[in-house]
Amino acid sequence: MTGGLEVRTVEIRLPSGHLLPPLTETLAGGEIVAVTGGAGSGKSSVLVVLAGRAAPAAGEVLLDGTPIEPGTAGVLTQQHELVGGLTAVENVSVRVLGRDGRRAPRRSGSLVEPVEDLLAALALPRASWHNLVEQLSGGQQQRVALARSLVGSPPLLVLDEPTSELDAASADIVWAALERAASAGAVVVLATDDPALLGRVTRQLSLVRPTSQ
Ligand SMILES: Nc1ncnc2c1ncn2[C@@H]1O[C@H](COP(=O)(O)OP(=O)(O)OP(=O)(O)O)[C@@H](O)[C@H]1O
Repeated sequence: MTGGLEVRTVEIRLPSGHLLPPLTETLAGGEIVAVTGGAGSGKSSVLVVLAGRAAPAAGEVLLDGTPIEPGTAGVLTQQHELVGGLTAVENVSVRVLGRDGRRAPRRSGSLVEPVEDLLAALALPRASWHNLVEQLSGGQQQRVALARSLVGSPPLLVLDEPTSELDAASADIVWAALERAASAGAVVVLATDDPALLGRVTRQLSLVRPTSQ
């Protein structure tokens, strides 16, 4: 179990200029927490800060007691951020290589197998593993990006709408992968307003304040 993610009076400025109310939460390893709030409420902006990709306007985000650094969390954005001209396997390998600085693996190389295991675990058809990502469907691309976020079993997963392009069966497979990561001690944070996911998470953080005073 990790020490978890501490969000200490974090203030986040939205691209619109609006400042969200200060957020204070502790997310333990093993939790799968949904950030909710409806379209345009600021979910993506909150996730960017929790993942350490942007500094908050105030406050701090600590992972296992130290300030979160970019690259520590496994991240899925709505844009997927896949590299065109590379295959599914190569896109997932990019994160492995980014960490240890080694050359891109060959198909028979030692790095490829665990990457292929991740793609298999997310039920990406084997026939597509060595296709360029631009040749894949939106749902397949989303699973490639999810596989990349899972590489190296990061202590924190920050996932923006992780099942938005998936059918129910594929979403179940992704959910099972997230549960495995949480069981292994990761903090899992996802942005979603999907009732199917909200019924499964351990906790919800709503960005919408109650209307009653
Ligand atoms: N590039 C941008 N330029 C200007 N305003 C933006 C930009 N991106 C987002 N916004 C605005 O900032 C606010 C928060 O956006 P954000 O994407 O964080 O919300 P969200 O809850 O993730 O939305 P969605 O559910 O639609 O993805 C919204 O009002 C949005 O319209």
